[in-house]
Amino acid sequence: MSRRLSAPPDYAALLDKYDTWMFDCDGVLWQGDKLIDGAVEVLRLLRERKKQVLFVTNNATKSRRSYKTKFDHLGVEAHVDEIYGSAYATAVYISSVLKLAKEKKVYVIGMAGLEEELRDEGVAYIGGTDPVDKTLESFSLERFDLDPNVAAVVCGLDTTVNYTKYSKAFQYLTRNPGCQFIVTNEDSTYPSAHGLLPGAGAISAPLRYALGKDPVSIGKPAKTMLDCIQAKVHFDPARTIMVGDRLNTDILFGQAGGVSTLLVLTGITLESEITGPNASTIVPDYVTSSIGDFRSA
Ligand SMILES: O=C(O)[C@H](O)[C@H](O)COP(=O)(O)O
Ligand SMILES: [Mg+2]
Repeated sequence: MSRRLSAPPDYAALLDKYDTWMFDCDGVLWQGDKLIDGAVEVLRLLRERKKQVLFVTNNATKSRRSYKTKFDHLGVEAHVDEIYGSAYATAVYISSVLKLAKEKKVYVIGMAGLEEELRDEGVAYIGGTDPVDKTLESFSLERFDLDPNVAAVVCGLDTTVNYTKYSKAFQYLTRNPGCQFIVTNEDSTYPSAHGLLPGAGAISAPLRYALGKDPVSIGKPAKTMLDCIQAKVHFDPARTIMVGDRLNTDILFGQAGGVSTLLVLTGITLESEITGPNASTIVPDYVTSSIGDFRSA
């Protein structure tokens, strides 16, 4: 059973109980580029209380550095080594776990942030936003030159995805022996400032269907994301709380990592999904309407 926070002592008690606060971004701190009311004040309050603040996002469209730029533009204090995105975690997974041979590369369905993280981790790639990939042209299998050195396909949120990109990825995944299918995350939807949009999970779904197989998924709730964070920062799980808006990513991620979980209702999850006869079986430790509620603490 979740504990619904409502009165100032509830919020004060959580501030005392937890030293490390992991924040999901989309739907918790902001919707698109629109800050959630009170988010800046509460983050400032946590820093005044000397709390460790970490940002843990499945949004692979931005790198850690470009997220830092977004935080700066929004007037939110954040440091690159506090920011953990699925683009970064995916690049680290490929460089540190897959350890591709030096002549190997990945084919990217994704945006500039994912490419930047791959470059920073020394992972060679083709596709993505590269105009050489000519993905605005219709696909011709007859004229397609298969690159035998593509050892993995990486798929993240890509707002310019199209049939040509899918067809190229499909060729690599079906014709290059052992080619790995990796997705940055599987969020079904993305809470923009003006409503829901298809998320990264909806971008990779056509490939899953055409291939008849599931990819390796890096972002929340996968443990890979937590491993990536724990490789860089120390925190005590017993005094750590994960704040998220999506049950099947953020809350499952926190539970799998052995940290407490707080669900906010400013993003994906609706009240009706956590109460009543059809309530989800994923039960956060705490629930509150918005992260801004902590201003009363
Ligand atoms: O990939 C997606 O669908 C979106 O980026 C999704 O909103 C994940 O962002 P998060 O809530 O983890 O910041
Ligand atoms: Mg979110």
